[in-house]
Amino acid sequence: MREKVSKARRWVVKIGSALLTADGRGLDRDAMAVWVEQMVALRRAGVELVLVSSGAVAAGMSRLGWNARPSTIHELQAAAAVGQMGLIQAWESSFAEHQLQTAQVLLTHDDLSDRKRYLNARSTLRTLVDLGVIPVINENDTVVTDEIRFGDNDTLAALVANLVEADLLVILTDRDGMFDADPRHNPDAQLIFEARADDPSLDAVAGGTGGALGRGGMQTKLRAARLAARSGANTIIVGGRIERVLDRLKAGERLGTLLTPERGRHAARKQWLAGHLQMRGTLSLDGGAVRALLEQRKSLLPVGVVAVDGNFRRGEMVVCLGPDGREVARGLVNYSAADAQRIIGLGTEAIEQELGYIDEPELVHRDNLVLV
Ligand SMILES: Nc1ncnc2c1ncn2[C@@H]1O[C@H](COP(=O)(O)OP(=O)(O)O)[C@@H](O)[C@H]1O
Ligand SMILES: N[C@@H](CCC(=O)OP(=O)(O)O)C(=O)O
Repeated sequence: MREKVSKARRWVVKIGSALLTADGRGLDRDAMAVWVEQMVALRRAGVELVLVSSGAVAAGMSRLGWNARPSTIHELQAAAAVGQMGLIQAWESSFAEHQLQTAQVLLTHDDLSDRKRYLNARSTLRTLVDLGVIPVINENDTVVTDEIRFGDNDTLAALVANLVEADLLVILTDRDGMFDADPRHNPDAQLIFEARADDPSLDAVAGGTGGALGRGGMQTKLRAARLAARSGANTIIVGGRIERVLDRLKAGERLGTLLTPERGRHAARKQWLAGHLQMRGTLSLDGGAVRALLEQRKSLLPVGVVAVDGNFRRGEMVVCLGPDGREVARGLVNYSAADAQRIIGLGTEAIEQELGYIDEPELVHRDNLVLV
């Protein structure tokens, strides 16, 4: 029984081109319907779900009547733009059969390294998930080219797992998992059931690149698992064609390869925030706010803040100090220093009146807060 998987509450499911496109003959809608059924069941079992779907280039190739993957980047981008329409339509209509709404979200790696965009993307995804909508994410191939050149949505999926603080990243692919040698060339290759994501011996086994449609191979999946581990997520690399694969993972069955983070979720998250972001300012809290954070694990509301220092923007990291001047927490702030200055001491209902808008009622959401 794999409790790390069966108990995971927030999943990012990534489906690669190799699986989605029935080996190049357009989108495999039947297979998509089967995954959708399982994702609907996960959702109904209370799992929060974000889908990262590749397949735009492959779907576009088929719509444009191209048999071979184009070699120029601009043709790949054009194919992705055409194919993304079909891809999103297919997901939308399939989820709609189960009365679930979908949303298209196109992201780039740069979006996720810019603090402000990071927080904006995070808020949007969180809102969509709270509304019961399934976000369907792909790379925005019109404005970036590295990813379609390398065919690597695995990294994007890992960054999304960091973004939404997923407990689990499930990478569905065309093999049953990660083998101890590339199974295309080694018929005796054995499936690796479990390893630590940072295990250096995995580099050698994930050496080869991918198939004709997807391109990243196991290397990018291993890298993705390591990235996901930074925010404490477990990663499963598993065969998307295995019967009822998602249902069975949820039931705790030992399928595919489980790659675990080297440290616990909280410790990983804390180190990630600390290493990922520079501290840009401080918020001084009153005693009540400190208690709310430390004892009740609540978000920080403006009402409990007595002073703002520094010149931070929305999305940057601030340190929270107690009345004795000692650090109690650090986290990503939802308002710029100037706006924070205006709303400290105010109740939630007064924020909009003061600023003319409201981003979030919290100054720092508890998901973005690491207690010291
Ligand atoms: N150690 C390994 N274990 C399993 N598959 C491997 C390994 N090394 C390379 N591969 C190759 O990686 C391919 C999957 O990667 P890729 O084609 O990028 O898929 P996707 O489109 O699902 O991301 C497999 O078909 C397999 O041939
Ligand atoms: N974003 C592009 C390329 C991504 C891609 O090929 O990734 P993958 O198949 O997951 O390794 C697409 O949707 O076709």
